[in-house]
Amino acid sequence: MLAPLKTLEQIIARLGETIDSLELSRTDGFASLVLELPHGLSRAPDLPGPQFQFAHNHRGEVRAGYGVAGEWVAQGDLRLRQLQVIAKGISRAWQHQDPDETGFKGFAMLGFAASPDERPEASMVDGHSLPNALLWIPELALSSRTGQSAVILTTALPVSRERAFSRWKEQLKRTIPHLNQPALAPLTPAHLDHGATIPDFRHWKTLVATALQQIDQARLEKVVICRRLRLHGHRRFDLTRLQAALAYLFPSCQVVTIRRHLASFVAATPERLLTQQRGIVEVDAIAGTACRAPSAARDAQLTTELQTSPKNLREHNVVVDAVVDALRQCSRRIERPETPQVMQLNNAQHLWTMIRAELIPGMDVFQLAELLHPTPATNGQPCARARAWLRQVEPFQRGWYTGAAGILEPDLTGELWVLLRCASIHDRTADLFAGAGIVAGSDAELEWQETAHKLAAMSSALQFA
Ligand SMILES: C=C(O[C@H]1C=CC=C(C(=O)O)[C@@H]1O)C(=O)O
Repeated sequence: MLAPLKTLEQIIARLGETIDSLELSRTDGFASLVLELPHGLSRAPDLPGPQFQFAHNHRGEVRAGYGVAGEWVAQGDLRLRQLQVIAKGISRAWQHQDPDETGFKGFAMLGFAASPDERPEASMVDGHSLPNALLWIPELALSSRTGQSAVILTTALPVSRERAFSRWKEQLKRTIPHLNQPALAPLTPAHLDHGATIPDFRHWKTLVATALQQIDQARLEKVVICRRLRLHGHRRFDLTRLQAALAYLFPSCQVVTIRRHLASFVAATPERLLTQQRGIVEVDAIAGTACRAPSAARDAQLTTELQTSPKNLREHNVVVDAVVDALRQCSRRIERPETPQVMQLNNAQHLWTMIRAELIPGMDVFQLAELLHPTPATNGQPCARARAWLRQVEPFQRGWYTGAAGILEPDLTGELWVLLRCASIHDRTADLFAGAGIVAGSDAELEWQETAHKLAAMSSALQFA
């Protein structure tokens, strides 16, 4: 493998050779230059400044973005439509040059909070927060798939050649030397102090009882109640170590890191809101949970119980039905498996149905997100009533927890992940979030334990950060 400084020299030389292939004097739009990296990436570095990262161990994929070539924020019921209009404009005027024929293109990050009308800053550690909805084209992006990788440099137009060259060179200098650094020496697992959980167990029991009354009166079929746990570390949480621990512990999950300002939002989520590739969309319906057991026999028994539990199947089928209903509005054909599979993670196992649909022409990620979000895996059914009930009773703001984030391609297809098993982190403090679906037959104590298992995903990784 080339030494990082040699790689930096080569990439800067290649930038000099190829930059003139871009029409930088065009009056508007964006220009991206894609340059091949000589080696694959197992992860992207954590650097100061705004950045996002999506890394999926099993798929061997990493996408990361640093700096800001363009960003747009929105809030309120029209937030996705407003960002869609902007993205359509960008899509029409986004030039790409890929002189090394890598096949990679520039991309944006799209993410949004659970609720369109909340101001997430109140919910996040130290008030450093993400806007309600964000579309973000990074100035330098890294993309790696099955061993091939590229760096993608993007600028808003018009820009002079000199300015683009010097900005990109600076970004390369601060990024490339940090690629594929040796893994950090492990630290001893840290003790974490548990702060408050909101709601506390007493309040939780009241919330579950009230939800069950609503269900009994047929006002709700299902609702997802959440809690927030604050943890304090004895050292500053290190994102590089945290990402490595999450990737190791949850190799089939998408590890998401988003940082603007001082706070970082980190998730290791098993659930895709959607993947749209050309005319096909795939959606994960995940709901119905059991814990894992150290003994193989007990673990298998838990799996069987989960698959045959009427309460869990009810909780699961509500999500599948809602997803299928949403997709009917935009699809020609929907494939819905008859029985759920079980998705096993090391802290929990879930009922999981992957629904695939052939889309009518003209659909994009924004329209699909509008139709699908929030599914009853994170909100409830009926959707509007569950939302209204949660707004009244939920004792904290969810922020981006149970929102979604992912990659938007220049053709407005892409992939969004439901932001679960996550934390908002600043310095030595982390706010962790977890919820549980309540349906007829739910038991407050068991649901509380379920949230404890879900919280353990992030808290065990934080011990190594
Ligand atoms: C709301 C969460 O999980 C959802 C996703 C999978 C299983 C769930 C459940 O069984 O309740 C939840 O619907 C969470 O992890 O915070």
